[in-house]
Amino acid sequence: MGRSYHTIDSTSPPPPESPSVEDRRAAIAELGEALRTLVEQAAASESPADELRRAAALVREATIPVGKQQRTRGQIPSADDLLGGVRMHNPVCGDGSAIAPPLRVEVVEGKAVGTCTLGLVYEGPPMYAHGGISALLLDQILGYATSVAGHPGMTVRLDTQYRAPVPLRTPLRLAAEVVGVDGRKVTARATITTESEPDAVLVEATGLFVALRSDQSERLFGEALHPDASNPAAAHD
Ligand SMILES: CCCCCCCCCCCC(=O)SCCNC(=O)CCNC(=O)[C@H](O)C(C)(C)COP(=O)(O)OP(=O)(O)OC[C@H]1O[C@@H](n2cnc3c(N)ncnc32)[C@H](O)[C@@H]1OP(=O)(O)O
Repeated sequence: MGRSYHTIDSTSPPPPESPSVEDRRAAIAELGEALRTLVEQAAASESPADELRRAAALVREATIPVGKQQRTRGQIPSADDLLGGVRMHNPVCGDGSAIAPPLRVEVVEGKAVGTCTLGLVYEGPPMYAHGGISALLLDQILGYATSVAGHPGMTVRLDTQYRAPVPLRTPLRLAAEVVGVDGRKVTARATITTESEPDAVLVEATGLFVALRSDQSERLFGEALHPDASNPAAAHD
């Protein structure tokens, strides 16, 4: 369990947090790690049916304490710090996410550089990553690159070229950088390689991001980000 939360700039120290927030984050990360182990071992499991049914019953039981207090769609997780870049449940980087590899990202010489290893749970073709997972990783690191460059926005276009399959259970390296800014439109490029062969590009992508106008932000994110907005768009579930 590390403190490598999804931060905007890993070189600047995080602001001090209350002990209770830190403790919840640590607990969320601990649960996330346990969940990731579970889903990876489930994807790789060759255990007999009775063992799998026993596991299913245990998991159903484990769901009870986790489900006791739930947030709605319109509520930001209390352990998150959006401005500080802490997103505990981000499905790519979040320490609390069962489905995040998780990708670790830092800024190196102006580029966003990410590392992760994909388990069998991400399998598409036998032994290799599902193409959608590669796109997921690339979208995230492209978004990170645009944010740390001072141009955060939403993806409106993601062009992905798959040059070679991405091997599972192999350390990977991602890199992304902004290559153009045109008003609210920002273009960034990113690659996936293995760590051992950083010059052999497996997948590359160009992303177009658009910075939101304030009215777009209020319409899309409603009371989640704008508690005083008169047009709350966030649905409650
Ligand atoms: C470090 C911290 C961590 C931060 C790290 C965070 C990483 C997160 C990474 C994940 C990012 C995501 O997944 S984001 C989620 C996936 N993306 C989405 O759901 C976005 C869905 N799209 C939309 O809601 C909308 O397109 C908006 C609100 C983004 C934009 O509204 P719009 O009406 O389409 O565009 P508008 O504002 O009028 O136009 C702005 C300009 O962009 C152009 N434009 C708009 N769409 C396109 C397009 N598909 N292809 C080309 N150009 C386009 C317009 O022509 C216009 O150009 P011109 O006329 O000015 O020349």
